[in-house]
Amino acid sequence: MISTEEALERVFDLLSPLGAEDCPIAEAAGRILAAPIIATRNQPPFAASAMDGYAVKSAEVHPGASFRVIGQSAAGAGFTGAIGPGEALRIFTGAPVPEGADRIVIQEDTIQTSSGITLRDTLDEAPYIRPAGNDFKAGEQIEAPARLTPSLISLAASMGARNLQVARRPVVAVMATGDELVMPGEVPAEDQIIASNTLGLAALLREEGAIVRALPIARDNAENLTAAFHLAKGADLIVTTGGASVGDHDLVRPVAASLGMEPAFYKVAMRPGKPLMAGRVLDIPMIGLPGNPVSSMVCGHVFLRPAIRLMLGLGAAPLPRRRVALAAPVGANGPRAHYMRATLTADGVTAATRQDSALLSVLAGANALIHRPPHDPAQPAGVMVEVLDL
Ligand SMILES: Nc1nc2c(c(=O)[nH]1)N[C@H]1C(S)=C(S)[C@@H](COP(=O)(O)OP(=O)(O)OC[C@H]3O[C@@H](n4cnc5c(N)ncnc54)[C@H](O)[C@@H]3O)O[C@H]1N2
Ligand code: MOO
Repeated sequence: MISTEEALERVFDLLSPLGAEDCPIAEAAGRILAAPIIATRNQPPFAASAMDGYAVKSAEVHPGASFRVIGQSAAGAGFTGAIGPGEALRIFTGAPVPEGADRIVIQEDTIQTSSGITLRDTLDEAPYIRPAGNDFKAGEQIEAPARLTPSLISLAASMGARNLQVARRPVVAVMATGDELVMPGEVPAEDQIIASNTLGLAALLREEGAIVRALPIARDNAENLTAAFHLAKGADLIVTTGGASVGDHDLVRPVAASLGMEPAFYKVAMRPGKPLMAGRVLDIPMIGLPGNPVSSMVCGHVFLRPAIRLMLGLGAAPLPRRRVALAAPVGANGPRAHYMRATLTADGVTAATRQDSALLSVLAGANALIHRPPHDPAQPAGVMVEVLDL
């Protein structure tokens, strides 16, 4: 059995970045930026008022000073000309500051008179002018690759971007296997259960930016599994769940082998997820996840998320881990790395009492996985451990 780290490296070796495509900015949220965005203009493009008030010369500002108001500058309707001594310009937030002015007095600090304004006794000190290019200057860049968050979309729009180069989204064919499975919505017979793995994995894959092609449930016979594999043609990645272990009905490996699978590995020293496999089938990278529902989701986090990120051009890296103190002790670990379902609070991280890989209710209540190295001895509360956020 190989280590989780080695298995992830071998998964990375099966994959490559998929390249870029054009995308209108209005549809680019959540996509991965594939080429830098270069600002076509300064923002703001002119010195702009930060408040509603009056533009004046700062040297003339003192309590009780009076100014003639010679016009106004509004956002989208600036003032052409300059202000002279003793003059003020009515100005609004976002409007260009006229030549000759270097301070905005907010309107709350003024009294209107018949010919203009008089300043009150207490004056706000700030100049309230945003210099041209204060936010960014023409030529400044948003670097690629980057996931286009709402804030980055806003910044890109402000920089003048209209069409963006984004990474092509990987198409992932997801296949559940097993005679016991029915689709959600179908009525299971007494010896059947509802297929949950594919929906959970689809949600995880879509969250990372993949396009999911859900294949029909493949039954535990070679004909049916073979047909399901052929339905995956054209996909960038095949993900199977179940049928990975050593039972008489675990046929994913033999069927993949009959289709000429080039194996990358089978079995990983991890818990849950031991019967994990990967390779290339029908010339498509394939990851075969174990059927136990928690095993398939944990492998989804540990292997599929980084795999999708690599294909999106985000590089080959395991999920980020951080060090957090144990809020309660944990027992000694066995020979496989253990990804323990856990709850992270301000007090630290607590492993769930039940770690059976069939317990979706425990996984759903967890917000983190504690990563225990193989043979890690029992640890008391307070010891720092590695945690993956879910
Ligand atoms: N003799 C041994 N038995 C098992 C071993 C072993 O090393 N020797 N490994 C165990 C481990 S660890 C795991 S994990 C499981 C994985 O088995 P499979 O990948 O072959 O999965 P199945 O047998 O098909 O299913 C296991 C379990 O999960 C349920 N399942 C399957 N698919 C779905 C789905 N899409 N949605 C919801 N639930 C699903 C299935 O009904 C079974 O209950 O093998 C152990 N056995
Ligand atoms: O190691 Mo298997 O993946 O749950 O329970």
